[in-house]
Amino acid sequence: MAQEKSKNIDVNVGVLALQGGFIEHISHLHQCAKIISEKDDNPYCFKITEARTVSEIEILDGIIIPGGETTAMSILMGKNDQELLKALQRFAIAKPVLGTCAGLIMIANNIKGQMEMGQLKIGGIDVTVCRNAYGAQLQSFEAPLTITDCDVSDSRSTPMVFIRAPSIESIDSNKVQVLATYKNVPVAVRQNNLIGLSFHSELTDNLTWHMYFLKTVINEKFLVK
Ligand SMILES: NC(=O)CC[C@H](N)C(=O)O
Repeated sequence: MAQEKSKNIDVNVGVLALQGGFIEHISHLHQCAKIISEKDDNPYCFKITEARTVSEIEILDGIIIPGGETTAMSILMGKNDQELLKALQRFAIAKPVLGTCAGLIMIANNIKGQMEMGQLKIGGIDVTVCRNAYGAQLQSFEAPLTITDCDVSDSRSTPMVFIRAPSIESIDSNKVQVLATYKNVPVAVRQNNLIGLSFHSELTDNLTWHMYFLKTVINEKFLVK
């Protein structure tokens, strides 16, 4: 008789829920977690949460910084002596972070087109991004990507959504891997545990990028360092 395997390894994944499109990320993570959990030999129990405080961030194994508005995120992260910003910076040194659109801007080391008084960033990926380089809200578009890293498996090649999206103007270190391009320009990059996407992977029904992120979280959690 087939025995029910116990799913006893907790994997805590959160989405920063200060501002922007966090609900859609939560839904995509739930769908991926369900697919992984249905496999017979899956030992993982995924806990997916919205994170708004330092303690909610610190317990996570991986976090998504969603799209939205980096100027607003910067102001919210600057409150209380920048406690949230500092927690996210500590987190990004050690654990997986997926930044989409505004989230990519937050984890980039160099930002062009910042608000006048400057803006806070988490940093970590050695790229220069340019805010709104793909145009204003009305110029939002969908476009198919070219996947350039074999660990990202996109069987359907669904077009991805660009909304006031940042361009990745330059890759500033050879530690940065390009995961996908659009018109030969990088739009998805990775440096160690940090993954940044110019586009909104959560606004299509394609689960490729969330699946890739969950696998990264599992790998990093159980990597013997
Ligand atoms: N859709 C988005 O996340 C847009 C990002 C926004 N243009 C910013 O710079 O913050």
